[in-house]
Amino acid sequence: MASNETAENERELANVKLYDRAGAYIPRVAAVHDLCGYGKCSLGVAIPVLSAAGCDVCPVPTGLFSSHTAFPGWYMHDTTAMLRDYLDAWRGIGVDIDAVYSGFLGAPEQVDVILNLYETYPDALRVVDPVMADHGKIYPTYTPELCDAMAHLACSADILTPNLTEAAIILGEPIGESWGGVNIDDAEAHRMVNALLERGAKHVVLKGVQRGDGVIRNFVGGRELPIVEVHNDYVDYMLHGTGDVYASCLLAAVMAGQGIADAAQFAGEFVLASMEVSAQQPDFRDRGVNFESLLGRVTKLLR
Ligand SMILES: Nc1ncnc2c1ncn2[C@@H]1O[C@H](COP(=O)(O)OP(=O)(O)O)[C@@H](O)[C@H]1O
Ligand SMILES: Cc1ncc(COP(=O)(O)O)c(C=O)c1O
Repeated sequence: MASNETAENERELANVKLYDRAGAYIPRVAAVHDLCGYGKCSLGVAIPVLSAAGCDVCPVPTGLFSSHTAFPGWYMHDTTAMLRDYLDAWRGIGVDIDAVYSGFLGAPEQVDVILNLYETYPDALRVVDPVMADHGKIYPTYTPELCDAMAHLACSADILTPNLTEAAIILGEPIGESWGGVNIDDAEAHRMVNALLERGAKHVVLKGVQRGDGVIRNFVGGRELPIVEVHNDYVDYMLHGTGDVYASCLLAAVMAGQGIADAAQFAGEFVLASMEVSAQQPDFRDRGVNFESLLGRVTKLLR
């Protein structure tokens, strides 16, 4: 468990007025992600996880997919054209928002929509999971323009949660060839976290550092926070949707009052437990990450 959380870091996150709610206040999170009909990820993960943490989750769908894009023949409906009217209608009825949590985007213009949300809700916590790529490969719907726009958005995040490939894209650096497996050392992880902080992100959780030693490491840093490593046991298979489970659990823990490093530890352990439960299911690689039976752990964050 990370031990060197600083009071300063707690104060910085506490700016968003959520953390003395003692279970009574129901924070409202705008969840700006796609909706997948099949293959658990994105809104299909963010809504149950954050709801289990006592949040009111308001979806802003960035696309409608038949399945996530790892399945062949997926169909996508781009929702960009409706988003401004959709959010104007929220303004019209005085919806207030405590956190803007974005993930998979459908088009570069959607970044402007999110920046607009930041302007409308200046006190809201800005959480950017810069979903673009994994294991050295960019997702098929991500054009260079969309990657550039995501990199721009990343600079405004209060909490930014890239994997190594996404961090390289944001930093305009080459993608490492071995990033599907054993990858970077501490010095390189610290360099990347610091470079992302210098670009403007207030807190960074750099995910998925592997050394072939049975654990998977995440590096957590903040402008006022020394970089700490948190890790969890590694299981030797991958499932789609775990990145969304991770970011949603991290935010759930932050909304429940945890500091960023403790929240990162909670999220990693939750993903690991979900992956272990998933592996008991038939066809688990296709069915995706199974987290539903573990949601009680998220609710316990509130006690
Ligand atoms: N195979 C695994 N074994 C254990 N933990 C994992 C594994 N894959 C992912 N995790 C946990 O989930 C976090 C997010 O990883 P991942 O799901 O690969 O994110 P992304 O999809 O954004 O690359 C990791 O940093 C780690 O804590
Ligand atoms: C449509 C869609 N949304 C979200 C994701 C993110 O999945 P993950 O949580 O594995 O990063 C993907 C990845 O394939 C996807 O295709």
